[in-house]
Amino acid sequence: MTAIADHHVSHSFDDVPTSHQGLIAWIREVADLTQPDRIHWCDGSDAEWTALTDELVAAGTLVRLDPETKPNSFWARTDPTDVARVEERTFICSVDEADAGPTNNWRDPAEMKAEMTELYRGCMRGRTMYVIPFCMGPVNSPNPMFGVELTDSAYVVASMRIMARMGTHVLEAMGSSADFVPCLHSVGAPLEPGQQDVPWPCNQTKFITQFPEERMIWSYGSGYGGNSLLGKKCYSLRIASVMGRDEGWLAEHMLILKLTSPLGTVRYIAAAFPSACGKTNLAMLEPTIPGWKVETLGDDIAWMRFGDDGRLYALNPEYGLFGVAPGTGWKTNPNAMRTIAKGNSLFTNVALTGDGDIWWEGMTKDAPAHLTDWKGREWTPESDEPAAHPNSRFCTPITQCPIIAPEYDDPRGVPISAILFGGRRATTIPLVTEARDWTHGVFMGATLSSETTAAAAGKVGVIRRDPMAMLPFIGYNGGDYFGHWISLGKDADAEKLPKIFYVNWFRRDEDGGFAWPGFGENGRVLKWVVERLDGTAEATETPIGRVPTPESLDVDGLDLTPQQLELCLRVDPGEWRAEVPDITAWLEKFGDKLPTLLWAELDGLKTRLGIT
Ligand SMILES: Nc1nc2c(ncn2[C@@H]2O[C@H](COP(=O)(O)OP(=O)(O)OP(=O)(O)O)[C@@H](O)[C@H]2O)c(=O)[nH]1
Ligand SMILES: O=C([O-])CC(=O)C(=O)O
Ligand SMILES: [Mn+2]
Repeated sequence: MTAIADHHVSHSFDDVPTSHQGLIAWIREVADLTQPDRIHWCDGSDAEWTALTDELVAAGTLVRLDPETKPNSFWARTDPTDVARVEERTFICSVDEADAGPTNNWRDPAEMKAEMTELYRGCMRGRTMYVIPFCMGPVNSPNPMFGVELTDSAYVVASMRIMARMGTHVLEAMGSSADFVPCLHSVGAPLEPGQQDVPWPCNQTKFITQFPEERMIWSYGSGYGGNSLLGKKCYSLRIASVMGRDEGWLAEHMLILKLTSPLGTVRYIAAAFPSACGKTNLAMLEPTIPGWKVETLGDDIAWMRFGDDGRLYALNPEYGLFGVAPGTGWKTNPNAMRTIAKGNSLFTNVALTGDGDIWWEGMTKDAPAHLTDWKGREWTPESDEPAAHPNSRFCTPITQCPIIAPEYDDPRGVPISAILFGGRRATTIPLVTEARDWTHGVFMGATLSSETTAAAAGKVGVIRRDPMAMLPFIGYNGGDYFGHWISLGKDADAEKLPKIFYVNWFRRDEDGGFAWPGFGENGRVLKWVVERLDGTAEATETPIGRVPTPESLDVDGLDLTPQQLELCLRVDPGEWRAEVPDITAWLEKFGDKLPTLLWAELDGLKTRLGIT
């Protein structure tokens, strides 16, 4: 360790832009440990963005795109091993192992800190440590949710500037004593004096670690968004879910949208689908049915608490969109295309065109004749591999979304009328099912299943239970989490609770294609949902809940045969009976922590399916 001592840099804290002694002490401690060459306090200004992106272009991390088509926007390629969230390397370090529960990896907090402290020792040598003061949700909230991320990655700073409210105004709002979530991030790639940097520094050893009791996050070794933009999954879901448990609210992996009917009735809907299962697309939906309008409030995270009027209010804590690129095109998600066309965006692991624009699978019907692929290689339509990584992402300001709802910035949030749970299932799960009541809806959420996607490292297409689409994000014991959902419902006025629905856009027909056209046509399902709220649409009682009658779903003008519609809505008792053993095994994992009401729901389902 003598090399580190030799290069020890002592940083002055005489002239810092805050009087927050707790913050200063923590930064001093981290700087002493990690040994950066410089400390930069981020102000969030345009000038800072320009300087950082210029620097990243010079370093080869970013390529500036054509200012005509993508102004102030950049193309980034990661190390090919650093492309997604790493669930195997994600830990909930609660004091008591039982508090991490069966859905999380657990390590003793003291042991984890000791191990990571050795990784962090000297890890920022040769680099700048950036101080990013940020706020999840509006800064003018009565209870602003501050965080400070320390990182040695300029790419992270640029991304955080898009994804969260950050900079001097946040630091000022923190004053000298505000609570904040300390978020420490390093790519884990110190530079020896004179050593040439690589375009995407990272480390093969990765840790994404949450300390729930201390409300603290330590991340090491990865620069990929879900692992490194610590305000997002780590804070707004894993840590915030623990805050919600303790304080009586919910932090959920949900989009928030505003739906206006042809008569002008406004409804707010939240929806939880697992990663890469359609949240961004639904949040920005352009309905094909006349007179219906969708506006966007959020595409990934919702914080929900009960208002004084007894209704459940949802707020999007983020400020940007970190969307799956492949599949996004003018046909599927025109509003996302319009959002990125305004520029000011980062594109990671997509392909680059010859004229300095970006491309990915699904953007246009035909691929360009020549591209540079996400690995930096020449690509033609004859190439064997996709040009863009399946988990390539666009990172763009939500304020650029042309259908942003004006109330997106209201710290009170919006009152939710319906919650949708959904997954990616080729069979079994109908297009939409209404829960009988809150507890039944919690059962639907708790037993949600989906095929794995490229959003996380590992095998794609494997069916797994993903409760409330929160499997990788519940920061505590999943059984307690289900109990929390149940108890919030019990304490509420049943009339004012959102109604719960279960949707599946991904059922396949016998040819292997999607049975339901999806995207803009999903507005038809939203219409049925609000007509159920109004009590005007018909439904069929089935063993799993209430499913539209074929006549009640508006399929006007849709090229769908009665047989195809029947498949979309089908509840096949045989398929469901085959599902029950897996649901049972899943619920058993939670042992005594599982609310007995969920066992009662399973018993009811079995009875209705004729299982004795
Ligand atoms: N077939 C079909 N595909 C869809 C539909 N909605 C979205 N997709 C595709 O599913 C993929 C993921 O969609 P997103 O909307 O980005 O998913 P997300 O839930 O926001 O994902 P994360 O950002 O990872 O949390 C994209 O390739 C979409 O094109 C749909 O209704 N039908
Ligand atoms: O966190 C990420 O990397 C992107 C995301 O929204 C998800 O995976 O759900
Ligand atoms: Mn997500």
